[in-house]
Amino acid sequence: MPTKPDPGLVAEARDLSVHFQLQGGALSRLLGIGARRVKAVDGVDVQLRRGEVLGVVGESGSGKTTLGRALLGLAPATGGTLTYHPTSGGTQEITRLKGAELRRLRTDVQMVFQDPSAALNPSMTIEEGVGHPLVIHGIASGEDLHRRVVAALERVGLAPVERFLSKYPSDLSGGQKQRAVIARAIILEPEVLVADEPVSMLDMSVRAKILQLMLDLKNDLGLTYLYITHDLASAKYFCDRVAIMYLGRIVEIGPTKEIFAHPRHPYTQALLKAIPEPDPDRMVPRDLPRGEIPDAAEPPLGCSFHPRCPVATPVCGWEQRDLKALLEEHWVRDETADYEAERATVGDLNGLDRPRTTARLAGKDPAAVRAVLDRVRAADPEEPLWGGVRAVEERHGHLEVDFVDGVDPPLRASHGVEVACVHYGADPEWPAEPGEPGEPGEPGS
Ligand SMILES: Nc1ncnc2c1ncn2[C@@H]1O[C@H](COP(=O)(O)OP(=O)(O)OP(=O)(O)O)[C@@H](O)[C@H]1O
Repeated sequence: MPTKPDPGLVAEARDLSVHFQLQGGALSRLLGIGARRVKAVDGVDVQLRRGEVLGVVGESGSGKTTLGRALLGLAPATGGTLTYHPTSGGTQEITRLKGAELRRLRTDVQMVFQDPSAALNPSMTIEEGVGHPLVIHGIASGEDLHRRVVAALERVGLAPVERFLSKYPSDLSGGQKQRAVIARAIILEPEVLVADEPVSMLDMSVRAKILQLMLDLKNDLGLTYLYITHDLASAKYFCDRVAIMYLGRIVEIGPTKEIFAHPRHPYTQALLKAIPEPDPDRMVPRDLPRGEIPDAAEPPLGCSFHPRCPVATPVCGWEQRDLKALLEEHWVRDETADYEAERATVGDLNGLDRPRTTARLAGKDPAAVRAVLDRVRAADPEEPLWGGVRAVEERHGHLEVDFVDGVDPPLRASHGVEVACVHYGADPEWPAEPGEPGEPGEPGS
């Protein structure tokens, strides 16, 4: 028997994936690189509760916008389910909606974008633009339409309304434009607003005012928000709960207060160290050993954060691409290393570009390659990758490095939040690592 949906739930993703198939260009085909799949959202479980502001926070490319677009039925799911529970009752599987049902969803779930100038049609007056959704959905016309537009503009603080009705978007300031965009979003009386960086293009002076307006509207109109941002400071102010995304996954989720007071996941800890930034639009996590966010088409094995993680363990998913990165870093960082000679001994590293737990080094003299690896290890014995090495053996005339199979940790409850990290959780197969599993604030805080 199907279970009745929880009345407190507005939407729920279960193991939701949105993968994009990228067709390689002519050059890729020539080089034998086939079609690639970008795992924009990759096995996400999340619930949106009625009346809450759920923040989705992460670096550029972590999949925040794709998750929001999926909720609007704009990004097609390639796996899992995404259900919507309207207040009118019932359950809709968003990923399967078509025709009239999809149009209905588009009235119930509205989006506010980052750039208000791009969101408003420049050739429409504010009255036409804000009332447009009512016209295209055939909901209102004539005097009724005018009355509703006036009410929406008043609600968002564009008053006296007469001053704005016949203006064009280009006549308005950035903050006023975003107010008009919000008026257009609420005019269909939606249940959910997906707000994708709604204030990041606005002057600092108006950001707080727009967020406050959105909070007032939420309370007055009983809205639910999915707030997408890379700005943790605004998430702290605005959100009831926060989900931290990394490479298509939620790595930590919980009440905003708890996440900010006791960040568990090493990625969350690094993000929190990144505020305040001189430029709040840039979010650069601090204290990470390696900077770049990896390719979402071929994410790291095991925990996809492991290559950048300052507290990675032997089971976090080490693989040959990590060894390549380590060798290259060693040659850049360690001035005593004889770069040219070592590189020639180890051989071409391009064979290590795929996600594999066995690295076959190209060098023709396995004993000499082993000596180079020993030197690299001696230069930084604390490097966590070495803990993940299971065997270093000569096979078929080459030195091969085998890594232990990594753990891809699921989200697990830990002191009021859920966190996906081997340092937290109760699986007895996971080794005890620095700090007791489940201790708030560990590791590294
Ligand atoms: N339509 C698409 N086709 C192919 N790849 C896509 C598409 N949309 C998003 N992606 C890819 O999916 C990944 C996640 O993108 P997404 O825009 O959801 O991330 P984001 O966290 O919102 O980033 P940003 O803050 O830069 O908007 C990225 O690697 C992106 O290039």
